[in-house]
Amino acid sequence: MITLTAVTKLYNEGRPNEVQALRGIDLTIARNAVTVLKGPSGSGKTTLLSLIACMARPTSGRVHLDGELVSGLPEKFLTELRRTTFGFVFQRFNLIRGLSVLENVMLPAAPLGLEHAAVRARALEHLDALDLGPRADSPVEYLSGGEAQRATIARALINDPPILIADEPTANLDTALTERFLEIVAAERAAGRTVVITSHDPRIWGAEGVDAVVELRDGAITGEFA
Ligand SMILES: Nc1ncnc2c1ncn2[C@@H]1O[C@H](COP(=O)(O)OP(=O)(O)OP(=O)(O)O)[C@@H](O)[C@H]1O
Repeated sequence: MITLTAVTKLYNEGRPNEVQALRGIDLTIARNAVTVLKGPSGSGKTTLLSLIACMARPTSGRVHLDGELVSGLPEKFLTELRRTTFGFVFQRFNLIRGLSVLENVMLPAAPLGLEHAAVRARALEHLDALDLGPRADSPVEYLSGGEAQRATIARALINDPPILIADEPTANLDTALTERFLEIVAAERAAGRTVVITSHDPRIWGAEGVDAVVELRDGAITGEFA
């Protein structure tokens, strides 16, 4: 479970271009559930997601992960925590050009120093499960949008993280691919994972498999729906 208490986030603090991206957020993200953060552009969804995923620290307030205060941890602990706890799916996929699909998927496992063959086998399992087995050796440049996204999901799952984080995952996908994404999310939830997604796509926050929707506006929570 992830709990945020009285969380604020300022960018460019004390400067003329200071932005208050989050104001007094109190939020609990349930385990083994799909939570969607929704809101208009600039409402603070990505900022909130980055605090939930320990990619950034709040300006004030506290973030607890399974009861442990993580918002004050030094960067080296946060790096380790991110690696073992979260898998990330970004809108622009962030796949590394010049590497194959398989190499991209294996990449987040590299710092863990695991046996290469075991990581490779696990990566191929994820690719097969996402119908990308035949594309394993393709350079990522050759993938379609939907394939690139599934490769990103396989990469996010390689270290078997309990929490899957997705930032505007369907912004570039048509309806069929969005439905495929939702099926994958449902399967991961059924496998016991917690999923947190930012989206202003009604196909996502209105979807059947979504357990909670958190609505943001101007950096504050304006509604929570189950
Ligand atoms: N690194 C940054 N430096 C300065 N301001 C930022 C930074 N990141 C975000 N902001 C500002 O913080 C506010 C919240 O941005 P955020 O990206 O969290 O919103 P969002 O709801 O995810 O928007 P979008 O849907 O457009 O991605 C916005 O006013 C944005 O301009």
